[in-house]
Amino acid sequence: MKLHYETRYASNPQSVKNYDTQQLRDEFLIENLMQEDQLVLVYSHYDRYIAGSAVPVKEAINLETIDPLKSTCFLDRREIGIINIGGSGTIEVDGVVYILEHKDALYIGSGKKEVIFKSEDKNNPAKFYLNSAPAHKSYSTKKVSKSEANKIELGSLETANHRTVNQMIIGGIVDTCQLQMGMTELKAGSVWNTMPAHVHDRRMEVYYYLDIPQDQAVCHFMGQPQETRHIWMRNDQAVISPPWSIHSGSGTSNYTFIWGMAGENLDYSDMDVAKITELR
Ligand SMILES: O=C(O)C(=O)C[C@H](O)C(=O)CO
Ligand SMILES: [Zn+2]
Repeated sequence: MKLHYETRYASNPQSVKNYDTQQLRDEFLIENLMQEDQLVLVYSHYDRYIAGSAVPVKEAINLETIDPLKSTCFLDRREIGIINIGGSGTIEVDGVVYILEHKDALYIGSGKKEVIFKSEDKNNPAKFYLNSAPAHKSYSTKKVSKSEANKIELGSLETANHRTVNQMIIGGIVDTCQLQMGMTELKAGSVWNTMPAHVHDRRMEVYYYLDIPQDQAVCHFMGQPQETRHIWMRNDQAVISPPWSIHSGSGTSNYTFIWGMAGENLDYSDMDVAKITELR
């Protein structure tokens, strides 16, 4: 099993105004997720959030700790949320096995020692997308299937933003310290996510785009509402959204994305919405 990790430092909005395309991509885009038989982790200094992936094909993958954590086990001071976007797989947490079908989620609280990812069928491997944040308390491990998610219908076909927000790792379903995660699916014919856009200076967020057809792409918008920038994204890529940044996208087809966030509060509805007509 290979382990790849990297660190991303925080940037302030004044500096980001001057970033060219490559620098924006280097700082915020995560392009190397979902590598077979690899644990890929990106440690962001925004709220010390980690986004990553594990795709076990020929062998099982252990959730190994990384040097920046200076901890014996990955979850010594952290909690983690995992959503399987591939075929059926299992996650063994200190000897207890959880089966995750396509689009099921698992929350694991801090203090667990050993987490092992496996696929049921190497010809249709599980693809585990991971998000982790520091945790001050240990909450119970819990599986949440997509059918158990809180579902919120937003937007309309007329404004090309009709979508279902599946809140999965969220208060009321799972107790967490900081982490919130879910999956938003756009209806056929709708291409805009998170429009009207918002910021929440109290939480950072990461979007991971999936179900984008091979020859299509999503233009992800970031930046302060009156100073926006864009990053073109392909399937299986993620993007870090600083707390001061909008996070919204428009695709050349419909698609799905997993959002995950952490920070000052666990209040999903705490958003400062930007008026569409005032975006620049
Ligand atoms: O489509 C949407 O709108 C979302 O999914 C919004 C995210 O959940 C979000 O940005 C939460 O802060
Ligand atoms: Zn948000």
